[in-house]
Amino acid sequence: MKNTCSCRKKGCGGCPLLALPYPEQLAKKQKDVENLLGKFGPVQPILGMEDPWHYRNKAVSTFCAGPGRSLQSGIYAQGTHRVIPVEECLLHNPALDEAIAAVRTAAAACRYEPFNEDRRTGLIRHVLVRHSRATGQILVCLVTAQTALPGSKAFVTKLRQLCPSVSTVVQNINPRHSSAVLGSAEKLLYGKGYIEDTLCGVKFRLSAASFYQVNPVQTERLYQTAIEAAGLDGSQSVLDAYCGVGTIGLASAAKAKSVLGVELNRSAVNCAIQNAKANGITNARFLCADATSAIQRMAQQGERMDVVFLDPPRAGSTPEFLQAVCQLAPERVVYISCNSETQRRDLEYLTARGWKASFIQPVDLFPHTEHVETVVLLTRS
Ligand SMILES: C[S@@+](CC[C@H](N)C(=O)[O-])C[C@H]1O[C@@H](n2cnc3c(N)ncnc32)[C@H](O)[C@@H]1O
Repeated sequence: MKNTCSCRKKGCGGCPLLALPYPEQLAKKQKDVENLLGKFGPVQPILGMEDPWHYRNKAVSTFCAGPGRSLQSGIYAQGTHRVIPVEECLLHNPALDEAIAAVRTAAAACRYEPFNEDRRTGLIRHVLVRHSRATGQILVCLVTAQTALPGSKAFVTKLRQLCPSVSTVVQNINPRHSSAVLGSAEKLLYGKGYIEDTLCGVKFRLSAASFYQVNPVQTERLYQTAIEAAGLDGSQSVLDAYCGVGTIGLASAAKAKSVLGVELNRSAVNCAIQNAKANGITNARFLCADATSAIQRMAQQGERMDVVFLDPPRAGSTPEFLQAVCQLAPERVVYISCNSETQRRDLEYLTARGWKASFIQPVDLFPHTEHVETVVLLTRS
């Protein structure tokens, strides 16, 4: 019986729905989406997981001092900056926990001190780990408060002895007083600085900072749902707005005439360009820009787009972006969102301007949490 976890008792808020059996979690999420989006049209039954455990391909663990100045790591107790030591998580792919344990051992062997936020002493703050389901490769990103990392070669050697699947190690430097995990500077310590994964038959290059969905099994279902909703037949020009490392655009490129991806994060755009090359995809290009400015420019220049995918961050899109969508007048808009409240706000805007939600599909990417992704197809009525 997995519906309990020792971290929960210590204050971890990572799995707020853990006490509910999974079918009840799905029923709850279905109802939540119906309450928020049901006014726009019928909501399809939520797509849940067959095995809703150990699905995450990314983890962040924060260092702290344990008994006898031992090095521990874990997650912040809900709403605090107190670290709860965690060795195993029901949501992590087990390879992540093994890699984090190896990082702790290697860091302790190098006598790296955990960073203390109050006193601003110590060196290592967090470790971010990514795992590729397709290749088994692991990326380790050690976040430090200072640039100097004495004995970094010995650290990498020890880490790879303990965990040979670690194929690349980067140091991220974050000296800021902020709850953001990553800083802006990065140093390559070992390997290529990225790992490769495959989704929907397309290879993706992932760096530490790139956005990449954390549940690979359900992400494939999400993207397949979105691409089917777009009704591509090879003749359409496609805009993939908020494209991250190019996942949706590249997965749909074989069925499109052309793809333009727009993304604000430079490192993700670089990965998207490399991803197109590595897959021999020649009809996709990527632009590093604010999605709103880019689409406004396209609308002003009278460009045509047949399909617009938009997958914005939790805050949703902007009225200016949505207004430019109306000007561009594509055949279909496929709106993918992890926040039904901001999606509802944006759907209000579009439906008031002649768009109709003709298909609404929730997909459970985050079992045991409150979150849900929803794909909405909009067509002009
Ligand atoms: C929910 S993620 C979706 C990424 C991608 N579609 C995927 O499925 O992996 C949202 C993305 O929007 C990007 N983003 C945030 N604000 C943006 C903006 N103003 N313009 C363009 N991209 C933005 C983020 O960097 C992130 O990659």
